[in-house]
Amino acid sequence: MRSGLRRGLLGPQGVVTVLGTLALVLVIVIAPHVWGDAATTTSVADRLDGPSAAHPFGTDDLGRDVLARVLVAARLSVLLALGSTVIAVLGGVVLGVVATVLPRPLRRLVSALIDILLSFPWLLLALFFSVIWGANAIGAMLAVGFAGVPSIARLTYTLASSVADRDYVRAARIAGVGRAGVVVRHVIPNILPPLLVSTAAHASAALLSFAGLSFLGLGVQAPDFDWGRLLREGIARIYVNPMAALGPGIAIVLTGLVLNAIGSLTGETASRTPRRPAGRRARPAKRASAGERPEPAAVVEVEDLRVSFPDAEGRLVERVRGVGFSIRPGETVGIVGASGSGKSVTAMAVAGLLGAEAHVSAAAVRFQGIDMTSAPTAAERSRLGLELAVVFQDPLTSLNPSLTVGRQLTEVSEVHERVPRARARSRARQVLESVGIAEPHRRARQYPHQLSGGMRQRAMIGMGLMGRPRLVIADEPTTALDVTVQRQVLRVLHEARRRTGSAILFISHDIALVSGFCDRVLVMKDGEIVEELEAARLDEARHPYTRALIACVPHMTTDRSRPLPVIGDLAEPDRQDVAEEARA
Ligand SMILES: Nc1ncnc2c1ncn2[C@@H]1O[C@H](COP(=O)(O)OP(=O)(O)OP(=O)(O)O)[C@@H](O)[C@H]1O
Repeated sequence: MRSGLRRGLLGPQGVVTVLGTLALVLVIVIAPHVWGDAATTTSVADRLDGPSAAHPFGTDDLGRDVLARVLVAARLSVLLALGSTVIAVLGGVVLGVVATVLPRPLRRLVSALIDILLSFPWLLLALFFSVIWGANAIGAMLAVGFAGVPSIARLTYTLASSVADRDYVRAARIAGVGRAGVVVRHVIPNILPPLLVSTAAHASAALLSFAGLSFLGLGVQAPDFDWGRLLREGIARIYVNPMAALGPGIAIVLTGLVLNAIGSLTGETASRTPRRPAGRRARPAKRASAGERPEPAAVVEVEDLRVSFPDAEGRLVERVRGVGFSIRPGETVGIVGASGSGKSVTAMAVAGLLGAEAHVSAAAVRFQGIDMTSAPTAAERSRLGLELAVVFQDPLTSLNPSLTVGRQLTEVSEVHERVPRARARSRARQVLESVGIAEPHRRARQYPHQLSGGMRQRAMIGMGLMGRPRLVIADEPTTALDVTVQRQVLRVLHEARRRTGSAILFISHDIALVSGFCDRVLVMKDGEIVEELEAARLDEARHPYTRALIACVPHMTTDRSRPLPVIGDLAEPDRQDVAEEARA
């Protein structure tokens, strides 16, 4: 963060922002002391003077220097605008984040409430609140602050919802991080840059609204004065002495520009160099001893799993239909099938990671004896954090961009085992080394965007190895990688299985890859498992769809001048001749 900030400050935008901010702060601090008398002392002899060397912006109807009043008014104007911004941002962020973590019906209710409040013009809301709290400076600050809550809440809710579905948030949930921990460590740091920019924009809008309220006589009252009041006083003489009105107007515009520049600079800095949260250590759940439980015969047992999602009209559509399989300890099972066949949904059901919109019914979905269709107890969550690992398809979204790689690895040990941070760090470095990441000390201190795609995927596998995994779910872990890196990642997965004895559920649309890597293959089509066979006996596949999938894999003798076979055609029994031809 520090280096990003330094880089930002040294650029032209940074220099202008710093100079503008210093000038504004200087005026706020010294103006009442230096120009306080000139701004408040009345002089009948100097009434309504035009601009002169002694009074560059002229004088008002009591002979007070307008420029001095503009400078002195900076303190009250800026402080009131900042006060209302703090109210709006605190209220909005709390409302937006709370709405994100609420159960679905309540979330909808809060979201609808925010939308209703948003449909009222901001200034109208501010006027409404200012009538409630009275026509004075504090009343106006509360009014402008509360009127800004809905827009910040909507922004926070939208940003937080977009982050809440990311793979690294799901990974944190698997690791057993509680809701508050997920919000503080994984959601808020990742929505910070746009929030900062929006806060600054809000501050300058609040400055303007304040000026508006005071201009209307609903804000700051005499003898106090802010830029809005000065505008009100000067507007009557705009044709005689334009500077009496333009002076406070210029002050509002310049201050708004400075606030916006501060916002975009801090927002850019935060997005360039993600925050390293101070993050209090989560209270670890009691460590479950592996020796206490006998190893079950199957790591995963799934019976008659059905998953439906509502369509646009709200009707439930069954996407996974009566799926059943089991995985033995240490076994590598592949699920293969075309896009949309239900592979990921099945795997996420096993991990207990389907969203609230999924309707799940099953005779059984058990991982190590834990019922994955119901909310896990604290002890079960702790076991899941240690024994279940998920490697997602996109390595860039699988890791939290705002935490260092090392910090993400140590989270598992710190949350679930009473491992002190220093020991967890040294274990993280060992694990990084074991998954083939060179210079683990340096890499552990880096953020995910500083690693290559293959390294990120290996770091993700490393996260799983920080516990004592009994199952690694790898959901198309190599799809986004080039062929050489694919091989490295598969080798790392293979080696991890050999060392830990963990089972692997490997998902892919590539039957050649699956058969080379797995012991057993489940073939899925339209939400059903249509065939299950040993990987070594793929030649014995009976189902037309499996045979079509195999036929589509090009090999050394494939005639490359002919168009590739289409699975839809090949899967039809009467088109098997084409499949046989293609295989030949
Ligand atoms: N949250 C959701 N809401 C609605 N429909 C969903 C949701 N998640 C998945 N589906 C639907 O369920 C079906 C199965 O999806 P799934 O992601 O399991 O497919 P897949 O076989 O893994 O495909 P791919 O290889 O493209 O990832 C698809 O038709 C998909 O559109």
